Amino acid sequence: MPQFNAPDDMLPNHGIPAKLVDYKPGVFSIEESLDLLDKIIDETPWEEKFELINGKEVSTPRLIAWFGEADLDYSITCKGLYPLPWTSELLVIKERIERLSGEKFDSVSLNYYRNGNDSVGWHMDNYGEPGRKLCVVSIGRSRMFDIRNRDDHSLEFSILLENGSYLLMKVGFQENWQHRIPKMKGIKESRINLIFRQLH
Ligand SMILES: O=C(O)CCC(=O)C(=O)O
Ligand SMILES: [Fe+2]
Repeated sequence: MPQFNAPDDMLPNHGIPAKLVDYKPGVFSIEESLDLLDKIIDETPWEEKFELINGKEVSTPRLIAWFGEADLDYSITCKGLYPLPWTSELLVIKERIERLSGEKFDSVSLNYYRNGNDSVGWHMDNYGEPGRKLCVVSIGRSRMFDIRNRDDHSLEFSILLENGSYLLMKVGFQENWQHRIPKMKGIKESRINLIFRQLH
C-alpha cells in the first residue's frame, strides 16, 4: 500500500498505532548525537546488573546507569539505588525532549548496548501508578524496538530506533504492551538509550 494511504492512526513507515507511541527521528543531529555518544560512554560510571534466573545470578547483557534528583525516593524501581546527579549533557537532552513533548521528567536510566549481542528481553515498565509516560532517546547504532500486546502476542510491531531519535510511550502503553530490544547478529557498533521517566 502506498505510504500516503496509511490510516490516520498509523505512523507512516513504521505501522505503529500513533495512539500508543510518538516516534520522531532527527531530534538530535548526526554530529550532535555522535558527540553525545562519545561523551556519555566515557563519562558514565556504567554498572553491570545481575538477575536471578532459575536460582542463578546471571549478568544482564548491557550496562546501566541511573540519574535523577538526589532527594527523591526511588524505591519503586531501584531498591537501595541512589541516582547520580544530572550532568550538563543529560540536562541538554532532557530540556529538548521536555519542550518537544510538553511533559516533565524527573529521572533517566541509561542502557549501553556495546554491540548486537547486548539486548533487553520482553518486559513492561509498569511500576508506580498508571498514567505515566516514558520517553526513549536513542543515540548511536540503530536497533529494532519490538512491541507486542500483553494478551495477544500475534499483535506485534517493530520500529527502528535511529540515531538521534525520540520515542514517547503514551499513557496505557505500559499496562497493555510489552517491549524488547532483540539481539542483532553481526552488529559491532554501540548504542545508548536514555529512558526519561516520571516517577513523581
Ligand atoms: O533500549 C531501549 O530503547 C529500551 C530499553 C528498555 O526498554 C528498558 O530499559 O526498560
Ligand atoms: Fe523498558
